[in-house]
Amino acid sequence: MALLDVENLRISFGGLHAVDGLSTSVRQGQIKGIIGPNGAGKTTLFNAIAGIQKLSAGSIRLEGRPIESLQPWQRAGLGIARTFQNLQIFPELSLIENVMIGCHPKARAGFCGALLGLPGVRREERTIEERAYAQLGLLGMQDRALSPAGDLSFGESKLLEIARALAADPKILMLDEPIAGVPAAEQAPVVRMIREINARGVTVILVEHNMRMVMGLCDEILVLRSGRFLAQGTPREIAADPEVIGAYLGEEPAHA
Ligand SMILES: Nc1ncnc2c1ncn2[C@@H]1O[C@H](COP(=O)(O)OP(=O)(O)OP(=O)(O)O)[C@@H](O)[C@H]1O
Repeated sequence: MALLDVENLRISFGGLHAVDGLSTSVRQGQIKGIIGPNGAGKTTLFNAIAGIQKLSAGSIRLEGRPIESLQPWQRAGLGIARTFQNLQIFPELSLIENVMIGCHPKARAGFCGALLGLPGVRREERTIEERAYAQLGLLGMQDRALSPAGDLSFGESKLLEIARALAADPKILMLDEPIAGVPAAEQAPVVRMIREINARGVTVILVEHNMRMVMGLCDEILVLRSGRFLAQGTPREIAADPEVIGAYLGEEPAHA
């Protein structure tokens, strides 16, 4: 059984089918890339899996369980985490606070317990803090835990955002253009971190325009064109597919 199954997915905005009858699946342990020209439907597909985009038709299953009617926070609780195309960190909060925000999908303490400062709540807060420190350790940033996130470079901020998504202990981590806008010299640590996360057992799905990164990192690539399935295969298969070359690789991506 696949970890994630997308079947006959359709998402329409008025008359435009941004995703049009798409089926694909993601196996446990994969790093799966999703590529396609601008407007191909990649972000819409991501949003649908994360629950921020309503489906017009089709189904999405996580470990065989239909999730399309669940809210985003419920999907996060089941193990789906994501980052966004635009950086979503809080510059005025410290690094550790930014990561701790990501731990909360798994937190059990209710509002009243937190308000009353019950011992169970304080214990949980400590556990969350320890988990957040461990994530910062993965970035080698533990010694800067209390610095404001606004002090980080753009590449470091991207890493912090990934660490926060990871703090929820997800089964699937979805990364929307993780190196977009990151200077070339800062890209390698992001790629290293994605490999490390995957080596720890987290399945990764990523959208990225940087073809060198996608080809070097992913074990399977899904190619979309105009919301439709164009091809799927290993990087080698995709690079040799004449339809893909015609539709995508032959063109210079607009913001690679
Ligand atoms: N909320 C929306 N309302 C109307 N149209 C939308 C909406 N979101 C996306 N679209 C349209 O759906 C299509 C797919 O957009 P989407 O952002 O998913 O593409 P993409 O492959 O992620 O593109 P890019 O590589 O440029 O980020 C585009 O034609 C886009 O204009």
